[in-house]
Amino acid sequence: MQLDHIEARSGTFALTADLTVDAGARVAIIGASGSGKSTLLDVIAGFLPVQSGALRWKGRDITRLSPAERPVSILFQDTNLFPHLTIGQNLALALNPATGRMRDGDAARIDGSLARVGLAGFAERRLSEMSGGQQSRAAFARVLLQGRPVLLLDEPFAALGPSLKAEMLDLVSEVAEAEGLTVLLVSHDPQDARRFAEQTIVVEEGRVSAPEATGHLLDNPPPGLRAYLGGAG
Ligand SMILES: Nc1ncnc2c1ncn2[C@@H]1O[C@H](COP(=O)(O)OP(=O)(O)OP(=O)(O)O)[C@@H](O)[C@H]1O
Repeated sequence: MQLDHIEARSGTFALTADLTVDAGARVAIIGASGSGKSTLLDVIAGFLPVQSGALRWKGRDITRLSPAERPVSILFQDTNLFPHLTIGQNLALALNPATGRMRDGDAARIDGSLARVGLAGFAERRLSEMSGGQQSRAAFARVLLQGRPVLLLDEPFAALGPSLKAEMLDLVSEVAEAEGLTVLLVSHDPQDARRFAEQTIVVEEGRVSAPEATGHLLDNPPPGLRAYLGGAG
């Protein structure tokens, strides 16, 4: 994914980015609150139009594509799943948003996606009858069903507690590796970056830096990052 001299604006906030994320890479995005991490994801997902520059995926210009047309899916902390529906129904809605009706092959795809995240046999279970960790897995299964090669994660597991969060990050790593996904993970926790991402992008006051090796960056942080990390790196 190439962000070629990107400039974008959200109200009075300006974001600039000029960098490349290798296809198949797992990259963390860290930076202080309000530095522009979510804005960067909005630009990549197509929720925020750019003012100048170009976004390319495998050489193809995707700058003007709508979010639905982009090779990108996004997972937020708010899972946006319907608690009164079963997981199977929630996933069917993701496949056919207008009707939620199942078409040929949908049931098998849904079962495959649930198996992929460790929820085989859960299709009939209502979301309200599942633990937080299981709901996170269900949300991940829904994103996988979209079959897009780039996955954006905006602190999706922050509410889970440390061990469940680590479990989810490991699951995402494993699936990303197996399916060749390119993953960008926004996190406030440098340990997530170390665990999940070979490379890390730092965002500071709207300036997005190029990816650097995570361990080296966190062990030798530039001054702005050092101040943000405090003793947490
Ligand atoms: N419509 C808007 N008008 C003015 N400012 C905005 C608007 N939308 C976002 N901002 C500002 O843009 C900046 C970047 O916000 P963003 O949500 O990208 O930060 P973030 O790094 O993801 O923060 P956090 O870690 O707290 O989620 C913030 O200072 C925010 O107040």
